[in-house]
Amino acid sequence: MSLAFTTEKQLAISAVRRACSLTSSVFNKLVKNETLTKGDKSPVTVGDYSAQAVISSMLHCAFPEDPIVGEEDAAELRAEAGATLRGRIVELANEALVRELGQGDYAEWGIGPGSQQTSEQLLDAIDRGNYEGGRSGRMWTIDPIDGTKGFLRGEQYAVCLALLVDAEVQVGVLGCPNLPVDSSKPDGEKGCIFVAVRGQGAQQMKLSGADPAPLSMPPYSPSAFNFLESVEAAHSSHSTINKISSLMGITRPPIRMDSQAKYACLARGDGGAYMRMPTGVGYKEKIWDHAAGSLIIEESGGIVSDSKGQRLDFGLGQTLGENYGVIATAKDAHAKLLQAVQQVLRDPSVPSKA
Ligand SMILES: Nc1ncnc2c1ncn2[C@@H]1O[C@H](COP(=O)(O)OS(=O)(=O)O)[C@@H](OP(=O)(O)O)[C@H]1O
Ligand SMILES: [Mg+2]
Ligand SMILES: [Mg+2]
Ligand SMILES: [Mg+2]
Repeated sequence: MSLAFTTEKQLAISAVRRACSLTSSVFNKLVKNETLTKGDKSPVTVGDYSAQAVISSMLHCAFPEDPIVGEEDAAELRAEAGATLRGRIVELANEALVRELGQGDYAEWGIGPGSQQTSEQLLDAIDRGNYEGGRSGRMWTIDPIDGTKGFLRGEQYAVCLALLVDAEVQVGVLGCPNLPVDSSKPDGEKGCIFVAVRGQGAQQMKLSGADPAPLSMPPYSPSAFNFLESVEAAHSSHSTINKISSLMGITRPPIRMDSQAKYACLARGDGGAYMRMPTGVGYKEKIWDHAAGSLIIEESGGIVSDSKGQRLDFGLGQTLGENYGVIATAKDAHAKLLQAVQQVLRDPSVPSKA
């Protein structure tokens, strides 16, 4: 039986939308115009902290008992040296919180005119993301800016929020402010939100919430098949993925894109598979980098697994533990892809673990 999660879904969309307006304004004010002076903290840090503050304070108003596993914590901001950074974050977070209520927004979530928070309240909101995670109960996970490198380049990044219940992702929302609404019009309107609720399907809508449309992955088509992979070779082995591609006889080049926007693109049929292969440097994947995206894939008719074919385990804490490598693709392509992945990983020179 699937639960409705109506309020959770609406709140998650509303929080991600406010965080997206914040990160876009950080980019426009601080990155594009290079107004940050030398010695300032990087704009991505300002964006990360303030976006987590906004999402976390909205979650707290609506569901005060729910713990949060967030990527960021406020320790550095509380220190004396963090004063300038703190000031910027408080200003940006409050700007996003006090914006007029739109469709699907509720003042009870601590938003709209008059919802300013003090510096202390916002630091506490960031630190409420300190929950260590685990197997049982409800918890939210936030990646306020996923694909930090992409954000700085003005390319793809995602604001990511998911609700887990007993280690299963139940609600997932990705905000992708730089992603074209229609992939066949790369220079057209940009800014999308992707939403999934387990058992209820997945949808894409514009950042404004307009034009919601169901997502459904197209079936496997060998001639159209290609991979979506990280831009950063340090995050996922390009050479391993290249070997898998050759073995499968894939002729189309991979699409390199930062962040969980890759999952969103796959869900709407832009690309054949999400691929992430270990680089052998001892890194364990974080739950906030995969929770929302994996549900969006599953609810669009796809399968997500690690490189051994196991489901991703969100119940082990902040990391995915022994899930090394991630592959996501349409149901009818998964077995074929997994076979190729395992064949390549049998080569002792290819890293199969972090
Ligand atoms: N060594 C290593 N291996 C695997 N993954 C790592 C590694 N280091 C970082 N990260 C995480 O990668 C997140 C960025 O997502 P992607 O790798 O998909 O995109 S990209 O490489 O930035 O293009 C990135 O998320 P953000 O920090 O939110 O940007 C990291 O959590
Ligand atoms: Mg991330
Ligand atoms: Mg991040
Ligand atoms: Mg990071």
